[in-house]
Amino acid sequence: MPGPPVIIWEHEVERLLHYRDLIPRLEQALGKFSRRDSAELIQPVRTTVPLHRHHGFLGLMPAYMEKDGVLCAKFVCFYNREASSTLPATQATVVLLDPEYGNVKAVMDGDVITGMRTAAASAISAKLLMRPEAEVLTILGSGKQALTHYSVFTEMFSFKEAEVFAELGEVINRTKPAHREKTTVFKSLGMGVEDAVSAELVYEQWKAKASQP
Ligand SMILES: NC(=O)C1=CN([C@@H]2O[C@H](COP(=O)(O)OP(=O)(O)OC[C@H]3O[C@@H](n4cnc5c(N)ncnc54)[C@H](OP(=O)(O)O)[C@@H]3O)[C@@H](O)[C@H]2O)C=CC1
Ligand SMILES: O=C(O)C1=NCCCC1
Repeated sequence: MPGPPVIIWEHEVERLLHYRDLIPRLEQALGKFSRRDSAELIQPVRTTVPLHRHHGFLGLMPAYMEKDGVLCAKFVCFYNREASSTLPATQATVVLLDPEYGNVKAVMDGDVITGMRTAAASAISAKLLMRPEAEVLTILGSGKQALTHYSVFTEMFSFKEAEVFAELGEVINRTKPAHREKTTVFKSLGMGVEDAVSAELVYEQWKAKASQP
């Protein structure tokens, strides 16, 4: 019989998850996603429940990689906060399951995973699409995602300069114009597979550490 789930929280996820391991795994998984082969990967569109009273949403993001035996779901609440708010913009929890038994193997803090997998996916796309002569890293926003993007981009590439435009909230609220000439805006699709790959890596590392004498 499978045992109870392990709980792996923020500091341990931070200790166990590294861009050097995550990037090659994520690159492979994104390739599988692009090939649209449901025998490899099933990722339904994110289900969202509006939290009207709190100006937010609950998003449910499941993903299943049959050949790799990875079954995962992320619960993420995200909000449109007031400028003065000290509450978090997003809060996530990731659940890793055994696809055969159906039991939960691990419950993990999803904030570190969200930050790192989002930044790692951006860095992978930059690796493939960035102009070779690019010298300046430009980041719009100065919150958690800005920080993880700064970390992975400066780890993977050597830019001459980095510039940060902190006014993400004002741009979203349309009270300030975006740096249009420097910005490409993408809609978020809810890439549950990115969380699944990250959670599996964290779990593997956790098991490896737990089995050490
Ligand atoms: N595509 C994806 O997979 C993901 C997308 N996201 C999205 O990325 C964005 C940033 O997330 P994250 O970095 O975690 O959030 P943080 O809360 O860490 O940072 C948000 C930034 O926006 C500013 N801000 C927020 N609201 C306002 C406002 N009303 N007026 C002015 N400034 C504001 C904050 O400024 P200050 O510091 O001054 O408060 C801060 O610089 C969010 O929109 C989030 O939903 C997040 C995770 C994954
Ligand atoms: O994909 C995610 O994870 C998120 N997308 C939108 C904002 C919150 C997190």
